[in-house]
Amino acid sequence: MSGHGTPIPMTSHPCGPLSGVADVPGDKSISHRSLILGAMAVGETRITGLLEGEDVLDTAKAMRAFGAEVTRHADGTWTVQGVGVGGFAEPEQVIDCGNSGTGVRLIMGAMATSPITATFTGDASLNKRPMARVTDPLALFGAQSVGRKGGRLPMTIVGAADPVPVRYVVPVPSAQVKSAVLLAGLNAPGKTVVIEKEATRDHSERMLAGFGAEVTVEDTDEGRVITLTGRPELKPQVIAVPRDPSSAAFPVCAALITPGSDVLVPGIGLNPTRAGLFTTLREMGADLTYENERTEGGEPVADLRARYSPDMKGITVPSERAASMIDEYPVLSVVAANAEGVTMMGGVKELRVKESDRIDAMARGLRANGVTVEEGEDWWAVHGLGIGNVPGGGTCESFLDHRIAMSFMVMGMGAQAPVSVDDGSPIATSFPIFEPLMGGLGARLERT
Ligand SMILES: O=C(O)C1=C[C@@H](OP(=O)(O)O)[C@@H](O)[C@H](O)C1
Ligand SMILES: C=C(OP(=O)(O)O)C(=O)O
Repeated sequence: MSGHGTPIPMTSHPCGPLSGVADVPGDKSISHRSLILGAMAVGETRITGLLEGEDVLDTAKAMRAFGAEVTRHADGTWTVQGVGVGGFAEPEQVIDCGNSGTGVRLIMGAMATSPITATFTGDASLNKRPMARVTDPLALFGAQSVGRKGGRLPMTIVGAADPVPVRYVVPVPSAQVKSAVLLAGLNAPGKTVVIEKEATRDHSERMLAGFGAEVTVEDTDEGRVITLTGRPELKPQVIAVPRDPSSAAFPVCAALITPGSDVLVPGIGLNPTRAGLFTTLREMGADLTYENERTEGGEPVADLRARYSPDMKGITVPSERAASMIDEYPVLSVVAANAEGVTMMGGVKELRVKESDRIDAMARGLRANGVTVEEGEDWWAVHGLGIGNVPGGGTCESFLDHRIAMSFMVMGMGAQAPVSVDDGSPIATSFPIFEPLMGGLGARLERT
């Protein structure tokens, strides 16, 4: 769990071409859901390609605490012996979800309609993040919660003994909230309806259907209406977790800003609810192509080929695209600093309640490295200096946020002087092989 260990200061030195193949790890969102749904199925789910990052390992531990048997085998395969919907045992210890918003919010949903009590905590970052967005809808099912002021962890959830299904309009664009409600709905008799005004990543809907639940999705004037029939028997699955587009973003963006680069990132999911960054980069003029386009496990997949792109231009990123690239704004701002003109990013208030306030964290670090940034509550604008013109030379705080740390490491690769972060340890939450992978492409990362 990040934030509990010793900080790892890191420096990224300007480097020559990045080249080769970047095999990024499994998708974090799908990995969490594989373990949780596996634990709620009856029988053995087998998972290959699971992301073995700290966030997901914390979810694996949590599923064991709720009574599922979760095993990592010598060949890297994971199995989950599920206890069935409504079969969770009461954990004997506090559930520590480390740095992971997805982990804690989905697990709270999954246990909230069982007659058990669980207490959740996390690291210093997670314990600052808002949980009322999940406990408010869980209360409608009949679950109770007591946490710290402002709905913060540590927090205890008393699951509903006699849950009722709910109809809930999600007030913020959040796949975590949507998923918490759907997972709670699994053990409520009757139909639970979740409505989202903006489409967010749809892994929960797809995977619930894959596990045999009855789920329908309808686009209406009110928004995307998802209807789940409660109390199914979930059937165990064989899951091959696809590679994470949010991790692919780092070698892709690094290649775009580092002279002479040519990097292939194979097998990346281009599910439209996740692929907004790649569309945006292409609009900016990035030399980013999709090769070998195919369908895998019902999802569009391609090998991404990213080459040095000295002529990128700043653009206004459409607000309605925000949900499909919400975790990629930090690294996009690094590319924006290397483009000509201003990149305007609006409709992104959610960035302020991630592992850090990501607008603030990036603005501080970009400014410390010679880049001008303007910001408001739900927007920010990066004034591009043109390729290779980012001075660098600064040290940035990562605020216990993996994406902030990795974004500044990428910035150093194309800057005029090295860029440092005070703590790269959070990188292990989502991308444990970031250093060897980027080093293998030619990056010069150093623990300092
Ligand atoms: O459901 C998920 O797997 C996720 C949803 C998003 O969070 P929000 O639901 O807070 O937008 C995203 O930022 C996070 O990395 C993963
Ligand atoms: C926001 C993120 O994760 P989480 O909310 O699961 O902590 C992320 O990985 O960028």
